[in-house]
Amino acid sequence: MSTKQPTIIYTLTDEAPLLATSSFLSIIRAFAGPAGINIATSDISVAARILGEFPEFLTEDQRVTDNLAELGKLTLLPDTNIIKLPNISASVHQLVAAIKELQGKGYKIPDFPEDPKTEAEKAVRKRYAKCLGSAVNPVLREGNSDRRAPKAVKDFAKKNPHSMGAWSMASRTHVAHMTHGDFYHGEKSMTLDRPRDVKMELVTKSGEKIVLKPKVSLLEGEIIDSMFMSKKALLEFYEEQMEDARKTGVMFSLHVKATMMKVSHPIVFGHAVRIFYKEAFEKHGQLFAELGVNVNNGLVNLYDKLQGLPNSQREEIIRDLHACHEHRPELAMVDSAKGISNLHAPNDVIVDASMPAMIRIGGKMWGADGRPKDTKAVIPESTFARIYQEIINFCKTNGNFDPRTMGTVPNVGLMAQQAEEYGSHDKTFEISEDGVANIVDLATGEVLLSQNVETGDIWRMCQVKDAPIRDWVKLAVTRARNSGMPAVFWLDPYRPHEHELIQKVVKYVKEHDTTGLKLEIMSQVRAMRYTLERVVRGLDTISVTGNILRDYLTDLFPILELGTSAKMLSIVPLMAGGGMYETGAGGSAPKHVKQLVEENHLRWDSLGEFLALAVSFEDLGLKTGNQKAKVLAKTLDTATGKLLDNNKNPSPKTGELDNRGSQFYLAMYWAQELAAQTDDKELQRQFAPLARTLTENEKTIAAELSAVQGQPVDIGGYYMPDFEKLEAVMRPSPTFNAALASMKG
Ligand SMILES: NC(=O)C1=CN([C@@H]2O[C@H](COP(=O)(O)OP(=O)(O)OC[C@H]3O[C@@H](n4cnc5c(N)ncnc54)[C@H](OP(=O)(O)O)[C@@H]3O)[C@@H](O)[C@H]2O)C=CC1
Ligand SMILES: O=C(O)CCC(=O)C(=O)O
Ligand SMILES: [Mg+2]
Repeated sequence: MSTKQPTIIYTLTDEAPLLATSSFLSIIRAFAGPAGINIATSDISVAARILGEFPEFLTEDQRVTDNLAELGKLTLLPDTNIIKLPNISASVHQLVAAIKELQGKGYKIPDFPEDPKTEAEKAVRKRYAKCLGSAVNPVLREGNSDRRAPKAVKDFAKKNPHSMGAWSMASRTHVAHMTHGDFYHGEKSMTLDRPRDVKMELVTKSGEKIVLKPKVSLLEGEIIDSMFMSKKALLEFYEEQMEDARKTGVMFSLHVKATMMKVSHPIVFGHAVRIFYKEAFEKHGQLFAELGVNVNNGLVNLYDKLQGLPNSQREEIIRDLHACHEHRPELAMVDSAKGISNLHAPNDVIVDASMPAMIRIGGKMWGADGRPKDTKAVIPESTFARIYQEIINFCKTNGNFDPRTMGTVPNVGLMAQQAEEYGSHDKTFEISEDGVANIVDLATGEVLLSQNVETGDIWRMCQVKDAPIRDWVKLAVTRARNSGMPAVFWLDPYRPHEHELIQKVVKYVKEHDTTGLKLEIMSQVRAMRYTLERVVRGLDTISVTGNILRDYLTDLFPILELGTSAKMLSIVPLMAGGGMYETGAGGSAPKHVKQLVEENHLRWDSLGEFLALAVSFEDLGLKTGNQKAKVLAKTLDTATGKLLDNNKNPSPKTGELDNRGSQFYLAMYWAQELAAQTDDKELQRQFAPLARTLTENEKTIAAELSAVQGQPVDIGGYYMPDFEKLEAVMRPSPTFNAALASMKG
């Protein structure tokens, strides 16, 4: 057993989860302290990551360490225990806003060079790129993913069903994806026969060799893929789909994952904006180029750049942009009241959350008039888009799902070590010239995979190492065994990558005793159909998927089953032996911050944190032999069950119980459980007074927490709030604060 004080590392992130953390930390510490468990924090917010990247621009006392890199190293150690909350995966627009806020606070970091020209600017741009998009999760996810709805949560949802919209057979909502020229179309894949170092190179028509990636070191047994998206095919596809939507009078919406696919999807997004506003871009293209407009960062980038123009010129351009709408379909809106459309910013509509939200409400998105309408959901890449059409077909035929009776679909996802597409951004390139894109063995010159590409095509290489695949298969078998549910590997034998994967699944499944288990391999569309047929009958089915479907399905099913993916248990058993506990499967809910600042009500549900904390304590107890940690875990689980039974989740409505109230009730139930248990007499004695104080003062504390609501508050910043102000806002009950403080002694 380690002599070090057992430690749980709790991440400090952004937006709503950070707000919730500023009050929850004091609760966790009050409970963990008596068990001798240290709660350390690690600030991996986008603000901290920016500051960590530019120490030489900061004064001595402004400097912060590169926490993300440190935390990444810890995931490779066996006794690591991390609770990871969702963080912002920043768009350029968000990054620029964060930089401005930090500069305004006296941090003299450089501006973000959007269009770098000099070598110095290019170097700064490269460093900022490390803070863009999904920059945190891939570093920490040194394990595969186990996401599921715990029984208590599923039972709660059955008893307290959330609202679901009605699906009509006459709904015109559908998915549009490319049928040729997309990544699926010409994919090539291979399994490495031995370790090799390779380069990625473009051989142009004139015979010039342009090295795009000088070296990628590959291990024996690793699967690599080469795939590209044709720019020509993508532009034709957009034109066709926009025209089809216009003619048939259905709304147009675009769903991408510009956060995780941070190189390819902004490009895919930018093309949609340029096609939609084609005439305006033809007319003003030269000026836009001079202004450095880059709509890969959304229409917002164009509007920002127009700010510097004389009024008359700006107005003419805006008129020309508006004129484009006359012969284009209606656009789905992100914020109808403010006129913010689906093409405003690539990160406003993120496919994993946006498609389930649409399906949940009966296949609608919001129009410019604020009304829900049928939509053409454009998901250019066909590889996984087809699963959404399948579920839409199902809903049109069978109506929407019923949370009271539907089965559950947990997921075992292949994620470790930057698996598959989600790890490909450093190997993704926009092709500068027609030619042949090759992956070449550096030692032998052998061309391993080759693609004919054209200017503007997006070419990428994906990797997945053998050890994560083997671990993923083991996790799937273990989950199937422990849950008694059938497990379906969603793998398409016609897709070269998955064909390779299937060979390994077949091989590694044999390493386990699978007697009595139902394990199947099905292509995605069939797997979806099979799973849904079971779901409506109240039957449970584990989905075992690659990295993208892990992401998509762990929002899709929880949103349908539980109303939100925030209520998921999300475990990452680290391959080195440690554990990372993600809180839910959703993101950082930006609009919750707005509500807090304007009305002092935080609707964020910390259930994901409560669930993660319990498994974190349990794991720590098992690994360090700390019996008190096990008692904390058991009592916390019971307290969470009680919280659900008594309906003490936060309400979205200002004036009703919010996140702070919900956290208080958790603390009260938890203290009561600890005071009632007899497994650990010392803890029982230590928590009895707290249980008494909280129980006796329940009404006072609830009143103190609710009295503050309804007024605007100042938290001293968005990306880097002032922690003292934040604490004052998030911990407004003197009675509760005093009770927690009494646990320190
Ligand atoms: N693990 C991670 O680090 C992840 C990070 N992200 C990042 O989060 C940001 C926002 O992503 P987005 O796609 O909008 O998805 P979100 O999951 O943040 O938000 C979608 C909606 O889900 C609901 N929701 C999510 N979590 C909670 C919660 N704990 N309590 C109550 N409601 C919740 C809210 O709905 P309602 O309106 O009903 O309140 C919210 O508006 C992006 O920067 C994205 O990159 C996204 C996914 C995972
Ligand atoms: O890292 C991100 O940007 C989002 C992660 C995500 O959506 C997920 O893992 O479910
Ligand atoms: Mg997700």
